Amino acid sequence: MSSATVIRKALTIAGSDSGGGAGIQADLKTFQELGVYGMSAVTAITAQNTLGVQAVYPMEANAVAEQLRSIGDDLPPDAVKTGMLAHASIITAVADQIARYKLPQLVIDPVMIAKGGTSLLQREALSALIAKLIPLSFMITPNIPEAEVLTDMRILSLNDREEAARRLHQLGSKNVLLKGGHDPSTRDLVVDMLYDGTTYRYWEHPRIDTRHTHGTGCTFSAAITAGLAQGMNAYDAVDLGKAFIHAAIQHSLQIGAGHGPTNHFAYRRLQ
Ligand SMILES: Nc1ncnc2c1ncn2[C@@H]1O[C@H](COP(=O)(O)OP(=O)(O)O)[C@@H](O)[C@H]1O
Ligand SMILES: Cc1ncc(COP(=O)(O)OP(=O)(O)O)c(N)n1
Repeated sequence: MSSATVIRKALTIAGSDSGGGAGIQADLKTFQELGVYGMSAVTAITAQNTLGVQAVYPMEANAVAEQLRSIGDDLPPDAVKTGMLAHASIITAVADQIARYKLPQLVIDPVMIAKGGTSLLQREALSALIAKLIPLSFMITPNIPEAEVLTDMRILSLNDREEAARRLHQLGSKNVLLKGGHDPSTRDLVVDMLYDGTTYRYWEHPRIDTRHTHGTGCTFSAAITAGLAQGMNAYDAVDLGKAFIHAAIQHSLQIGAGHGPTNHFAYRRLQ
């Protein structure tokens, strides 16, 4: 690598998954695979494996703020993503530091519940997410259940999705990426939608028949963040994210006795 090579840096603000399939572990693996230098601020420690979440230990808000100050003072990122934020106090600390350091290209993956049903965000924290963090974001990437909670509406059709995307855009996120993994109405397809306040764009892929989908949301939003760190626009970053997550699900790893993780090596090996 020549001394003139520009190193792009991405930051994940998220929880630790001891099993390595989701959370900061998934994010850092994805950044690395996409050629971006990865950094992290840990919001919670989870004891977790492919069978579920066994325990959750949120960090103190000040510990999260200190990690962000260390990064902001010395290693300004080119893009930032949030995952599990656990508590309102952590959300407030994250929003304060993002504003203080003017951290760019914020992608919010509004993680609420793990696949096994464990809550990763206190219900009382929703208002802080909506009032303090979403207005700072470049993109928000909810799945359908998360979008329903944030917009207080049921999403049963593609028309509902467009209405939900408009409501999420009104909350202050410049781009809304509504993921379709949980939508039974599209049957053999997964349909994701990006809304930028003007245009709706869709990605349709065959639904892969697998139960090894642990960490899909984290991995997808991390790949989008890596694309933004490299200077891509929203559409191109989502396009990269779709290629990365599709390969990762198609070649998902059958490790552990439950829902195995996606394959973070797959995209680069297929290039
Ligand atoms: N079975 C599947 N086959 C192909 N793509 C999928 C499948 N499940 C999820 N995806 C894709 O993975 C990404 C994450 O989707 P989703 O499951 O909706 O989010 P989350 O993991 O946050 O619940 C989306 O791009 C979605 O289209
Ligand atoms: C520490 C941690 N953060 C986020 C999640 C949720 O990740 P997600 O990508 O939505 O995957 P599943 O939980 O749905 O498998 C998590 N489990 N742990």
